Amino acid sequence: MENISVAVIGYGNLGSSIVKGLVRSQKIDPSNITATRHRPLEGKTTNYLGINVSNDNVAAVKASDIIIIAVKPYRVKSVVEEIAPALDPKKHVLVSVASGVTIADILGFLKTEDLPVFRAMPNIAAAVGESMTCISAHASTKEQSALVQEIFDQSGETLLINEELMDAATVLGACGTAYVLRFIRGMMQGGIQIGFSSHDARKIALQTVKGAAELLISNGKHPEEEIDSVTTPKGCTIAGLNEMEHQGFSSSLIRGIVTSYEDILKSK
Ligand SMILES: NC(=O)C1=CN([C@@H]2O[C@H](COP(=O)(O)OP(=O)(O)OC[C@H]3O[C@@H](n4cnc5c(N)ncnc54)[C@H](O)[C@@H]3O)[C@@H](O)[C@H]2O)C=CC1
Ligand SMILES: O=C(O)[C@@H]1CCC=N1
Repeated sequence: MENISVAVIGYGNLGSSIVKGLVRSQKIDPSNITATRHRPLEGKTTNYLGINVSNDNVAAVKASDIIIIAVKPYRVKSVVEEIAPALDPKKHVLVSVASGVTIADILGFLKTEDLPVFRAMPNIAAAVGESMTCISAHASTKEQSALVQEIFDQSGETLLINEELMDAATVLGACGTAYVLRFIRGMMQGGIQIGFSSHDARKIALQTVKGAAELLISNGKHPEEEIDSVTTPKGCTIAGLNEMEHQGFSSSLIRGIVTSYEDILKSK
């Protein structure tokens, strides 16, 4: 990976998170990363991460091996059409992280089937090395697949999936970050109402969420098994949990997930 160069076309919320994850991993020299955005960062050609930042997509492509498209979905067509003449199937691998844009769409914009094209769906926790990234591929060699997976391994966990599941992966793994953050906010609001300062409620909520996730990650159990270990019969946990369920807690989460999924399907 040391000799690989990466272009991130679209240095926004997700693009910058991917870059931060890569730089943080120290597996790739920041000078081998080029990020492009509409306008370059104020008065700078390189930012504090030591990467190259520009607004020249074609130059970024020419200088790189792996091209990650991280612009808004409605801009993917124009960006792919712009860089298509500079893409060389013997050198380049294209990865799109745009929600709802299929590999077939991208091949249509490229007007070729020859280029290895991947879709990847990371989340903004890539910035701290804790993304969940689902990946699917078209016309790639084993080595190219391994390389793309290795790149995203630097910013968290990865999973190879069939492209049919990519919209579902977008909802569960990428929108999921926002759902969990809203859950944490709700925990904080409750914590403040029962006596904690916002600062302390935040600390308790964050460590409790992290601890619960770490438990399941380390022991592989179903959440309900661990819930059984917390819910003392006639105790306060089951009283609160049952009230949450009466108010539609799981149901509201499931309906939200399905609504996000339907929203992606609607945009096609
Ligand atoms: N934000 C998130 O958590 C996630 C976003 N995505 C996908 O990532 C993509 C980007 O989303 P965000 O980062 O949230 O959007 P954003 O708006 O923060 O970032 C897009 C960036 O692209 C730049 N840009 C616009 N036109 C350009 C062009 N022609 N050439 C180069 N750069 C250009 C903009 O300056 C901006 O910095 C979307 O397709 C979205 O579906 C996927 C998973 C998670
Ligand atoms: O909300 C969105 O459309 C993007 C895709 C996944 C996360 N953010």
